[in-house]
Amino acid sequence: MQEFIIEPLATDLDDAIAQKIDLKTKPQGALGRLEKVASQICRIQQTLEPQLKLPSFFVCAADHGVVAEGVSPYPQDVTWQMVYNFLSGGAAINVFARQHGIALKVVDCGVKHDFAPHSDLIAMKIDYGTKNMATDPAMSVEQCKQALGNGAKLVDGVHASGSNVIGLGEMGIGNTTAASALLCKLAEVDPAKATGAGTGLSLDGILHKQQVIARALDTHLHLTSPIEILAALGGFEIITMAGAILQAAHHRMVVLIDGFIATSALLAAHALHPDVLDYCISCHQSNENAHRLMLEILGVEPLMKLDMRLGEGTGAAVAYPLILSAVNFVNEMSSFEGAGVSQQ
Ligand SMILES: O=C(O)c1ccc[n+]([C@@H]2O[C@H](COP(=O)([O-])O)[C@@H](O)[C@H]2O)c1
Ligand SMILES: Cc1cc2nc[nH]c2cc1C
Repeated sequence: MQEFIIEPLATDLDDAIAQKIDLKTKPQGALGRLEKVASQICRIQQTLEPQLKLPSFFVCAADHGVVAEGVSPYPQDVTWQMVYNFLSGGAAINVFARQHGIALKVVDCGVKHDFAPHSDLIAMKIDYGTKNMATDPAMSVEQCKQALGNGAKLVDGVHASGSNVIGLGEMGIGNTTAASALLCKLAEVDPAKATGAGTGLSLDGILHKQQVIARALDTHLHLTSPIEILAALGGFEIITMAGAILQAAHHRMVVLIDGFIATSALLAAHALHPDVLDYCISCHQSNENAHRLMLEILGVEPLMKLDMRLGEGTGAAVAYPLILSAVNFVNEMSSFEGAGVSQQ
C-alpha cells in the first residue's frame, strides 16, 4: 500500500504570520475569514509570502453498485454521459474552471462505460462500478489500496509540473449513499441523521435510502479497521480523492475541498491520517443535510454556503477567487508603517 507521510504543520512562523497580517492597514481582524485562510496557507507553505501556483482540479468519476437498490432518482448512465459533458467543456465545473484559470482533468476511477482516449481524460478505471454495499463489500481491500495509489499518482503529476494547489470534485450517480454510509460507520452517526435527498429524492425515497444504508451497515457491522471500512462502503472516486488529498498533504500543497462527497473523501483520508486536515480548506457547505454534520465532526468551518448541491468541484472552484484574495492581501497590502497610517 502507498505510504503517506504527512507532517503536522510547523508552528515556528506562527507569530511572524500573525504579525504580518495584523500590521496591514486595517482594523485588527477586519478581513475576517480571509485572514484565517491566509494564515493557513502561510503555515502550509511555511512562508510570509504565500503563492498559489497552477491550480489543478480533478473531477473523479465512478459508478456505484448500490444504485440497484433504487437510491438515486437519476439513471446510472448519467455518470458516463456527464463525463462526456465534462470533456466537451459544457458542465458547470468547466465554466467556473475557465473563469478562474483552473486546469481541469476528468478521471475515470471506475465508470461503467468504456471511453475512447481523450487528452483531458485520465484512465484509472479499477472496475466497472463498485458492488452493491448493501449485500457485499463495495470493493476489495486490494482495490481500495489501488484507488488510494491512483489518487496519489494524480497529485504527483501536477506537483511535478509546479502546481501547489489542488481541488477535488466528483461525479457518480449513487455516491451520496456511499458518502452517508461512510459518515455513519466512521463517525458512528445514525442513518436517520446522515441520509439526504442527493440529486433530489422524495421524502419516501430518502426513507428508503436510509433503510438501504442501515442494511449496508448491518452487512459490514463486524468491520473495524479503516481500510476495510473504506473498501466496504466507499466508491472508487471517493477513495481516489482520499488518496489525492493524502498525497497533496504529503507534498505540502493546499487542498480545496468541495461538497458532501468530496468531504466524505476527506473523512476517509482523516481516518487514515488525522493530520491531513491542516492542509485542507473546506470551500462550500452543501445543501445536503449531512454535510454540515460531517464538517462539524471534522471540526472545520466551510468558507461559504450558497445552497449548492452539485458536486463536480463547483463549490471549490467558485471559492478559488476568495482564496486568491486571501493570498494577495498578504503580499500586496501596505503595512501601517509603509503607508504612514496611524495605529491605535
Ligand atoms: O457535492 C455535493 O454536495 C452533492 C450533493 C448532492 C448530489 N451531488 C451529486 O449528485 C450525484 C449523486 O447523487 P445521488 O442522488 O445519485 O446519490 C453525484 O454525481 C454528485 O456529484 C453532489
Ligand atoms: C445532471 C447531473 C449532473 C451532475 N453533476 C454532478 N452530479 C450530477 C448529477 C446529475 C443528475
